[in-house]
Amino acid sequence: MSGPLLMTFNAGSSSVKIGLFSIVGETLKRIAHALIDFRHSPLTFHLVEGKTVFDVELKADHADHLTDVMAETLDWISEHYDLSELTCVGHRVVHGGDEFDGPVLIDDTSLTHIEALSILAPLHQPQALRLIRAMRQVRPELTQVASFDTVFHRTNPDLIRRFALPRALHDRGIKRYGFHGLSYKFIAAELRRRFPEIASGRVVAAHLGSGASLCAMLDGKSQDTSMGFSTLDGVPMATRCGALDAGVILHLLQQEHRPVEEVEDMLYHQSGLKGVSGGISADCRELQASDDPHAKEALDLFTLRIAGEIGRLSMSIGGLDALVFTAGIGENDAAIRTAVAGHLGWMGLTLSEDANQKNAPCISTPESRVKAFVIPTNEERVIADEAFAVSNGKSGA
Ligand SMILES: Nc1ncnc2c1ncn2[C@@H]1O[C@H](COP(=O)(O)OP(=O)(O)O)[C@@H](O)[C@H]1O
Ligand SMILES: CC(=O)OP(=O)(O)O
Ligand SMILES: [Mg+2]
Repeated sequence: MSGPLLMTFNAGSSSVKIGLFSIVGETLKRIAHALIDFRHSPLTFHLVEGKTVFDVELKADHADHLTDVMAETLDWISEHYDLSELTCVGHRVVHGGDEFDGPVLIDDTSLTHIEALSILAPLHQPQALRLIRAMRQVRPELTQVASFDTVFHRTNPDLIRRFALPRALHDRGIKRYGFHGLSYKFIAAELRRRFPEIASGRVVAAHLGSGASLCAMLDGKSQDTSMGFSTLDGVPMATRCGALDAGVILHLLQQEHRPVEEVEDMLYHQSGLKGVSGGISADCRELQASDDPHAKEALDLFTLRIAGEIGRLSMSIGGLDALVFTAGIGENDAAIRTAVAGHLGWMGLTLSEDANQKNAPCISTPESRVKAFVIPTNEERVIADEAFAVSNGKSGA
C-alpha cells in the first residue's frame, strides 16, 4: 500500500486503539485498525485489516511501558506499511478543560496546556501525552493533532455545568465538563445521515464501554451529560463507581483513615461491576455467565442506574424521542439493553426483542413512542477527520 497515511491513537482507560487511514485526495479511507488491551496478559497487538486479523505478542508487558509498546507496535506496522508516507497523527485527548474549543495542532504551547489538565483525568491524559511524546521523539517532523472529549459538551448550559459548591470553585474550573465527546460527535453525525428526522429531536445516547456515560442532545448538540468533573461521575462502569455521595469519601479518609491513594484506587479500579460482583468480573459477559447472585446484583445496579440517568437526562431536554446505544456493551449486549428498557416502559419505550437480539439498527417496536437504536461508534473516524482538517489549516470543528 503506498500513498500518504494518517494514523490515530485513542488512549482509553484500559486500551489503546489505533487507526490507519490512507489519504486519497480530500477523503480518508480506513485501511486497518488495531487494539492493545492492557487488561490482557501477555500484551497483544491485535490488528484487523479487512478480513485479515493479526495477533502479535509484544515483549513490553505493561501499560506503564507505553513508549516501548509504541516502539514495538510501530516497528511491526512499518514492516507492513510504508510509514515514511505517514504525514499526520491524530490523538484522542480526554480533557480539554475550558482552554480548548476544538481540535488543535500539537506544539510546545498546546502540549503545556494539555499537560496541565492531566490531573483532571489521571487515567487517560498521561497515556495520551506519553503517546504524543513518543511519536515526537521518533518522528519530530510529523504533524500531530489533539482531539478532545470535552469539546462536544461545551454547548451545555452554564447551570448544567455547575456544582452546588461555593462560586469561587466554579470560577477556577471545578465544574462539570463531560467526556466521550468524540463518540457523541460521531453518533450525532450518523443520526443526521441515517435518521435525519430523529437527529433533529430529543435524543439520549448511551456510550456503554468499560468507561460509560450518557449524553442528552437537542438537534445533535449536547445539552447535558452524565460524566462531570472527572471520568468517575455518572453511571457505574466496569471498575469505576459512578456518582457517589461525597460523604462516603470523607468517611473513608477521616473515620477509616485510608490513604488517599487507596481510596483513589478503590473508586477507579475496584468498584463498578467488578466491585459490586465481589471481584467476579468487570465484564458484563462473564457476569451474565455466572450464577453467583452478586454477579446478577452488579448487572442489576448497572442497568438501574443507566435507566435512572436516562430519566434525568430526558428531563434536561424536555422529553425523549430516541435512545441510542453505542460502544462495546451498548452495541453488543442485548440483555443489558433489555434490562435498561425494562425500567423505561412508563416513558413509552418498548423494544422489539427480535431486533434487539440481532443488534439491529432500530430495536424499538413500531408502536413504541420512544425509538431505540443501536449505532456502532467510531471515535477513530472523528479523530482522523479532525486531524486531517487541522493539518490542512481548517478548524476541524
Ligand atoms: N459482545 C459483547 N457483549 C458484552 N460486552 C461487550 C461485548 N464486546 C465488548 N464488550 C464490553 O465492552 C467493553 C469495551 O468497550 P469499548 O467501547 O471498546 O470501551 P473502552 O473504550 O472503554 O475500552 C469491554 O470491556 C467489554 O466489557
Ligand atoms: C472518558 C472515558 O472514560 O473513556 P474510556 O471509556 O475510553 O475509558
Ligand atoms: Mg473508549
